Amino acid sequence: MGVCTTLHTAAAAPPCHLRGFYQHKQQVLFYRNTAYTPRCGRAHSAGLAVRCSGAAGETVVIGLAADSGCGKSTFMRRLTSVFGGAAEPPRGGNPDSNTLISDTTTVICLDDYHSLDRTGRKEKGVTALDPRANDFDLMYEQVKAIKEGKAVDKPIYNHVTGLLDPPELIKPPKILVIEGLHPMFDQRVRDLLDFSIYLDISNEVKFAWKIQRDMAERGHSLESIKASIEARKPDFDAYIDPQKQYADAVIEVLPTQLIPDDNEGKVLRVRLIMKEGVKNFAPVYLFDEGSTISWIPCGRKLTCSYPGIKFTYGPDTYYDHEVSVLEMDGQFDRLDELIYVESHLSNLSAKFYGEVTQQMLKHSDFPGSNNGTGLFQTIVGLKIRDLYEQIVAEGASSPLKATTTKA
Ligand SMILES: Nc1ncnc2c1ncn2[C@@H]1O[C@H](COP(=O)(O)OP(=O)(O)OP(=O)(O)O)[C@@H](O)[C@H]1O
Ligand SMILES: O=C(CO)[C@H](O)[C@H](O)COP(=O)(O)O
Repeated sequence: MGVCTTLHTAAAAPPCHLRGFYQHKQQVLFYRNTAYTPRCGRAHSAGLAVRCSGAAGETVVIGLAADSGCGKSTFMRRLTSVFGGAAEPPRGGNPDSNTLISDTTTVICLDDYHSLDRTGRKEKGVTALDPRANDFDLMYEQVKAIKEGKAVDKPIYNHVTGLLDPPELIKPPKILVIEGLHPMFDQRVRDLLDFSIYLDISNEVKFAWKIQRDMAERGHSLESIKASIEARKPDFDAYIDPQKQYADAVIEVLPTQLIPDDNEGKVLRVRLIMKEGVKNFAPVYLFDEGSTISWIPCGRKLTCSYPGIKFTYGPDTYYDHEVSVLEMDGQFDRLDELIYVESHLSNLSAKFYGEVTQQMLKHSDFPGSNNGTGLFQTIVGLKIRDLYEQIVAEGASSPLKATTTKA
């Protein structure tokens, strides 16, 4: 474990429209043996700093991209549960904060980097998906600073009011997850990611989920949901969807192929697309690594009602990358029987036999727990834990490489 003792001095703070919000924080904090003076916005990263490459002081950064309402929060709940702790908003902070903190992870929502508030977007005629409505320079600088072990004052986008609220202090966690619309859009931010995931929800399924949430739970009309999806689609296609080519793992959610012409959208075909050759990430496989497999597990050991369950596995290419794809079509009747499926999967990075099943049972009330969305989100959670542990082990076994950097 490396210890970094060099003093970090922040440069003179530039004039800042947010200065008033910072005055109550004008104190010197000591964080990871680094003296740090909070100041306006980007001034945090100015000055001399010591960066401890590969040492335990470095935050592992994970990117999770998806459109709104596509299961990011659910995935985050599964991920933090794998690390054992419950995630909560920052204590005593803004009640409308989008951040979730647990012992190991801090999840920040990239909506906080909207540079235009709701009125601003309306006036300029741009959606939140448009890069012009987002501050990628600040996103890059702050994610970089956190990765280097420095705290930042991150803005907050308030989804209740549609306004930009005063910022909140984010201290470097062991694992930082940046989730939202654009974690892989800007190459500088992308290069900071140790692992990236894209939740690729097909239009039909997205529509069904939106109806379920926004109509049943939020009282929106069918027409307004349709209109909102249609209005976002051009920018979604232009700026969000292309990010999936950069993801190390993609969870693709499609209508089932087990029911001819299904238009209910309840039974799902889910594909876990895993890039080959990613450092610290060994794709999961079914039966035999690299083979092409089709498996219907229903029968004596797995109860299946109509339309049944079908798994497929095999090598493929995805945006010119070699990938392994594990697919599950259908849904489980009895989650406790999932152990039968789990016992046929390898490279799961579980700590003990049955851990996937245990996690799935623990969160059986989360959306997608009876199908491939919950199963593959859980597996990716285990893979992220494993990746994190490998990075920490690398840091612990290699000599401390301290480099003085102009941040
Ligand atoms: N795997 C799933 N199976 C079925 N429905 C799901 C699944 N995941 C999410 N949903 C539906 O989508 C809704 C949104 O899920 P969630 O809050 O996790 O998404 P989100 O991407 O974080 O949304 P937002 O960005 O709008 O906050 C849920 O309330 C649920 O109705
Ligand atoms: O795509 C979104 C990401 O969650 C939101 O629509 C975006 O953040 C704008 O927020 P709001 O709809 O509250 O104005």
